[in-house]
Amino acid sequence: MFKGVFGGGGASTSTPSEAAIRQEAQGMKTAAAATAVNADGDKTDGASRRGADRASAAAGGGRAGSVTGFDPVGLERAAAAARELDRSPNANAALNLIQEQERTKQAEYSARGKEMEAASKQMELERVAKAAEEQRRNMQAQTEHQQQLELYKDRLERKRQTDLLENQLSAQRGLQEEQRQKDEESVARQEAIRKRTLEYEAQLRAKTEAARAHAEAEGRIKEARENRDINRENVLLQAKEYRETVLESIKLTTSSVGSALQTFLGDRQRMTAAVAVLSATALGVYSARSSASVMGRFVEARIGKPPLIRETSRPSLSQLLRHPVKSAGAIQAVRNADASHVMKGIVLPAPLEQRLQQIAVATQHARENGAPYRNLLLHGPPGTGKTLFAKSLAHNVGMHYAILTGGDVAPLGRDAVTELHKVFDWAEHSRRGLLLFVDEADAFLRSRTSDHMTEETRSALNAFLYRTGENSRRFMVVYASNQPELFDWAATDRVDEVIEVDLPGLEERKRLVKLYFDKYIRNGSTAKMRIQYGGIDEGDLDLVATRLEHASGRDISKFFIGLQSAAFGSKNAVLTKEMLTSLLDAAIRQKQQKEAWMDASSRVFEESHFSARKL
Ligand SMILES: Nc1ncnc2c1ncn2[C@@H]1O[C@H](COP(=O)(O)OP(=O)(O)OP(=O)(O)O)[C@@H](O)[C@H]1O
Repeated sequence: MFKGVFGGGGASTSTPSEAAIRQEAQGMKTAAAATAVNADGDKTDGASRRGADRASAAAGGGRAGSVTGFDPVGLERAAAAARELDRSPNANAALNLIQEQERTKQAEYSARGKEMEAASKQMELERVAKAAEEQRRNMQAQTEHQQQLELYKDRLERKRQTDLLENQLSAQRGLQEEQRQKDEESVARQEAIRKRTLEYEAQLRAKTEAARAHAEAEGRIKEARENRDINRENVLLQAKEYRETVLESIKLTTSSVGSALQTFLGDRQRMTAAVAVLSATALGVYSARSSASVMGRFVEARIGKPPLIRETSRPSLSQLLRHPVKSAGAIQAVRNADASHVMKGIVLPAPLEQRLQQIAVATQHARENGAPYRNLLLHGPPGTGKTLFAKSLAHNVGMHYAILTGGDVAPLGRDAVTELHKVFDWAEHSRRGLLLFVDEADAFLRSRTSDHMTEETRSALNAFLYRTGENSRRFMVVYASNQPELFDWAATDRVDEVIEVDLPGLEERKRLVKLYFDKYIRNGSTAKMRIQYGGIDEGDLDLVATRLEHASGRDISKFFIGLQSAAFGSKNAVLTKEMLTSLLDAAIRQKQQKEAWMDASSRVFEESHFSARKL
């Protein structure tokens, strides 16, 4: 059917395919275009012609146009084609397709239009941004320019000011110079005047002096002339007298020396004695000088207290000389020592008290029988009675005690070794036996492998270990430490008894409270003041013991010392229940504060120790 219309090849089918519809639609478009060209009249542009030609070609053959240029055949054909199309069953489908294609194109055009619109907006935006950037740059350049201008102006102004100042200064300098010259001239003038005056004065004085000297000389000459005979006689008399005196004394000396020498040389016994005395004196002087230092060392080793010893019951030579009665009393007290009293005034748990009692008895026996002493290590929190027990042990078994603090050794540096040897030399010369209490022993007996140990401390430790290698019959060592785990293993090895002294429990606190209440309140009155504590009973004291949890013996003793001073501070030395309660509250608060500080400081120590180890 279409073949007839458009003259195209291809097999005809009963049902129209998509391609056929497209082809038909194309034909319709072409025909419509040709119709439009012809209907518009005599348009002569190439495109119209090509459309018309294609329409004629589709109609089956070419024909030349009319003279006027209007070709009615094409129009007829188009009309025929249109009719043909109208009759075609696919006409609607083809039309729809065309419309669809048109719509698609329009959509494409509109999309492209929107794209272009977007692109133009984008371009507009870029343009605006560029313009803004440009403006910003311009402004920046302007600002910089302005700044430079300002700087330049400022520099100019400064220069101007500096020049001005320099000018002023140079003018000032000029003025000063001028003034200085004037001053110098004036001073020179004054100096010249003064010089002239002085010269004049000197001339005057010289003239006066010369005149006076002349007058004096003339006077003396005149006087000498007048007294010449008398003077001559005087001089002669004096010379004669002097000569006679000298001759007399020479005669006397010669005769006495001669007679003494004669007697001495004649007496053989006297001569021998004199020689012997002279030799003995020379020898005495020499030996006194050389033995003085040896004696000094000897006395120091036996009697003088070594500097490392902080406190001792052993009297020094000077004490013996200054307080002979007191020293004799102390010696007598040592003689009356009784180990069974060792725990007097010390409160500890009953089993520990028993053990310490046994140690005291054993120590006393060792002393009496000249057996070696056993060394002790007392460890535990501060203020629990370690020093107290060591002193009581020494006192009650008839020994002297000496306290050496571990912290004093390290600061001695290289001298520590010498000083430690002095301590042991001194201890070995104690006839009664000496209890050497080494407080804060961990401060210098710490492990030799410790990183923080200096060469000097290591040497001191070695000296100490050397001197304590064997149990001595002259001294016993009692170590006290809060951290015995830091000890060098060799130091630990020298310990025979390890005793832990812990914080007191409730029972011990009650006994401590009673002990110190009696000591400072009940029997704490002085000759001038008598403490009145009427309202305080046993129940109150038990309450104090209960509330002073974690308190050491030292805390409890301090609490009662505080109570005593509060009582003395009150009117008529009255101690009331309220005072007791408020002081107890304060003591508990302070204890808690101290514990918090201790926790913090041990944390800091651990952290620093840990970081030091890491490094
Ligand atoms: N167990 C106790 N019994 C009686 N009093 C005690 C006791 N513990 C401590 N005190 C009192 O506390 C004071 C201090 O005690 P001491 O010096 O013996 O403590 P320490 O354990 O040696 O302490 P640190 O380790 O600080 O040297 C003593 O003088 C005493 O008044």
